[in-house]
Amino acid sequence: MKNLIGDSPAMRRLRNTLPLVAAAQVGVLLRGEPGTGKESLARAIHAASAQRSGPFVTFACTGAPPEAFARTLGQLPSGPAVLYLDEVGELNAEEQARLLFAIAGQDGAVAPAPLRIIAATSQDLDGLVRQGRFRRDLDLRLCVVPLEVPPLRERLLDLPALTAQFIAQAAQRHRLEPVRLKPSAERLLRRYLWPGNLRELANLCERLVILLPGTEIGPENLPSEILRGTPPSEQALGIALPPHGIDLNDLEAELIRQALSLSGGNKSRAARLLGLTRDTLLYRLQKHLIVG
Ligand SMILES: Nc1ncnc2c1ncn2[C@@H]1O[C@H](COP(=O)(O)OP(=O)(O)OP(=O)(O)O)[C@@H](O)[C@H]1O
Repeated sequence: MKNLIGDSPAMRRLRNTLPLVAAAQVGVLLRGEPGTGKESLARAIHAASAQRSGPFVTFACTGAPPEAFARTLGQLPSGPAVLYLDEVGELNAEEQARLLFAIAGQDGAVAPAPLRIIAATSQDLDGLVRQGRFRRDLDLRLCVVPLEVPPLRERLLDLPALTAQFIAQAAQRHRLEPVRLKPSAERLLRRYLWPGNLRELANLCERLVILLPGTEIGPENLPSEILRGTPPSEQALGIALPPHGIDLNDLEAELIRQALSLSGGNKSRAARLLGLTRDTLLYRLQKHLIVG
C-alpha cells in the first residue's frame, strides 16, 4: 500500500483495513465522491490479494455502450483476475443479472475463487435498492465489506503530502522543474473545499508545473475558485452583492457543501446550519447533484 499517501486518521484506518480486506475473498464496495481515489484503493487491494498474478480489469458502468458489459465479462481470463466496476449503480437490469450470474457461477469454486469483483459508487446504493433500481441480491453480494473513501476536504491533513507527490509526478512526467508553494498559497489550498477531490488537486499541480515550471507559486497564480473559497467563518453575514453579480444557484450549492463539510457529513446538522429541514436539504442535494 506504499503509494496510498496520507497520514490522516481516515487514511490510516483505510490502510490498516486494506490488507484484511485483500486477504478475505469477499465483495468489496468502495463508496466515495468522484476523484477521491477509489480506483487507486482497488488497485492496492488487487496488489495484495490472491488475484495479484492476474489482470486488473476496469469497467466504467456510466454510459457504457450496449453489449460492452457482456463483452467484458466474456473476455475475463479463466485464471485469477480483479474486475473493477466504476459507478456500479449505473448498471441496467440486464447487466445486473449478468453480473449476478457471473458471481454465482463462482460459488462452488475452490478458494480463492479466480474472479474478484471490486465495485465503486458515488451514489447511495441502498437508496437505489429501495427505489427498485438496483437488485438487493446483487447489492448483498457486492457489498460484504463497504469501505468509505473520504473526500479531500475531510482529510486536509494529507494535503501537503499529496500536493508534493502530485507536483513531483508532474515534473517528472513532463521533464520540467517542480514548482514550490508560498505559505500564502498553501493557506488558500487548505481553505478550499475541493469538490473534485484528489483529481482536482492533481490537475492543478500538473497545470502549475506546465505553465510555471520552477516558480514560487503565490495566490496570484491560483485559479479564481480557490481564491474565492474562503471558509464560512470568514464570510460576512450581510454579504453585499458584487457589481458583476453572482450565480445564486452556484452559491446555494456552495453553501450546502460548506454546511456538509462543517457538519462532517451529518445531514441533520448541516440542515440546521442552513436553517432548513432535513427533507428540504435532501431535495436540494439532489437538485445540485451533491453526494452528501
Ligand atoms: N492515496 C493516494 N495517494 C496519492 N495519489 C492518489 C491516491 N489516491 C488517488 N490518487 C490519485 O488521485 C487521482 C484520482 O484517483 P482515482 O482515479 O483512484 O479516484 P476515483 O475515486 O476512482 O475517481 P472516479 O470515481 O472519478 O473514477 C488519480 O490521479 C490517482 O492517481
